Amino acid sequence: MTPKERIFVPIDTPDIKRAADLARMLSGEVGGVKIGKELFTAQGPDAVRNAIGGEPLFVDLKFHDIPNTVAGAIRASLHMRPFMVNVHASGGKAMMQAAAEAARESSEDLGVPRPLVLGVTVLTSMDDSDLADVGQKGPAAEQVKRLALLAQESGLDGVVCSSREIALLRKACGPDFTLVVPGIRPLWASADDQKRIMTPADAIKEGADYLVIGRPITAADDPVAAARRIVAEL
Ligand SMILES: O=c1ccn([C@@H]2O[C@H](COP(=O)(O)O)[C@@H](O)[C@H]2O)c(=O)[nH]1
Repeated sequence: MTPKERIFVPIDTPDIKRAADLARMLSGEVGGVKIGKELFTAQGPDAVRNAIGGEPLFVDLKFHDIPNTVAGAIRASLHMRPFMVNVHASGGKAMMQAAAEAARESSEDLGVPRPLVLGVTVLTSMDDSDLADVGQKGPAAEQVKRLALLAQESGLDGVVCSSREIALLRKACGPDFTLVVPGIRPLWASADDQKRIMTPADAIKEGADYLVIGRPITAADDPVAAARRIVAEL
């Protein structure tokens, strides 16, 4: 995989024209795009898929519900032809197993490639003290490892984690477990609301499979130039 193929850019806007413009201008500059709750809630699946065109799509809706409901949501998300989908690993083993099974069955029924199903571990906007606030046992790295091992045992393809846990998870989960890493910040970008961050080059060196890089690219005056600058740094 080339360095640029490892980058997924989140299209976090409610505006379908802006989403389509970003997807078009970044086509060929990065590996794919990610849509999340903001665009999906504003526009729905058909508009999203049309706006994104043929780009590899990470559907980051982070489902977290009872197993039957999550399985249904995964099945419905396959109509967007995603390359990756995700659920919250803290939803538990039965929920993750149901998600993996739904992706397998539904992709066969539709005759489309099965998306990678990922478990979200601990959000990159949270640190140890945020974890304590919600009653989760820290430190963050330990909780990420616990959830990643559970995700692997439940049949998921990988996890969403922060750059700080890549080395730990490579060791615990092996080389074939997909690690998708948001909270990526070049030295020239602001951290915004992200707390567990690292530069793109360092995250790749640690062993990330895919980097999710949003505002440093999408909020730049020239998103294409920002994407190229990051690729050059890799
Ligand atoms: O732990 C997580 C899980 C998902 N995200 C999502 O990634 C992008 C990051 O955007 P930036 O602008 O680069 O901060 C965003 O869509 C989040 O919903 C995450 O940041 N952390």
